[in-house]
Amino acid sequence: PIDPAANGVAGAQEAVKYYRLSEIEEQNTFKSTWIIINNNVYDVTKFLEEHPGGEEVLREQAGGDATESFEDVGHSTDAREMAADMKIGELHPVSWRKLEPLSPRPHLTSLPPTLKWRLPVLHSATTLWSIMSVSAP
Ligand code: HEM
Repeated sequence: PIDPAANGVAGAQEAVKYYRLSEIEEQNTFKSTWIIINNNVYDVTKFLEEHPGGEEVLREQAGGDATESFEDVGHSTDAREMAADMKIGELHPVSWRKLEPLSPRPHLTSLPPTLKWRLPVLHSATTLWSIMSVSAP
């Protein structure tokens, strides 16, 4: 059979594989250790023992998002290239917001309810002033 990828035919690269967070979370064992960095999914199973920072730190992040700790260390370009070789796919966009809760919008939540629902129709300082004077007790 003809394998287009083996011939280096343009456009024959495999499509990106997307993983849901739930699938990644299961890969936290000695047999299979995956981590997420910047929405990319890495299989670090075979890398654990070679990692200069030790295998423990990788295990701690297994099955989850290691972006912050990875960036905190200030990994070298070399380290980033090594990571690229271990990339197996990307976090499916539906799982992105599960990683970090959507931040609340304090400027809206701190407003009185009467103002909140009127916000979309606010146009000028004059309008704002008239609404505020009407809502004042
Ligand atoms: C695929 C992912 C990773 C790769 C390929 C990788 C690779 C490396 C490499 C090559 C170094 C040597 C220093 C450098 O070149 O920057 C290093 C150091 C280190 N890594 Fe990672 N790393 C990965 C993920 C992580 C994660 C997720 C953590 C933290 C949870 C971590 C923690 C550390 C620490 C603490 C050091 C410092 C060791 C020292 O300076 O003594 N690494 N890593």
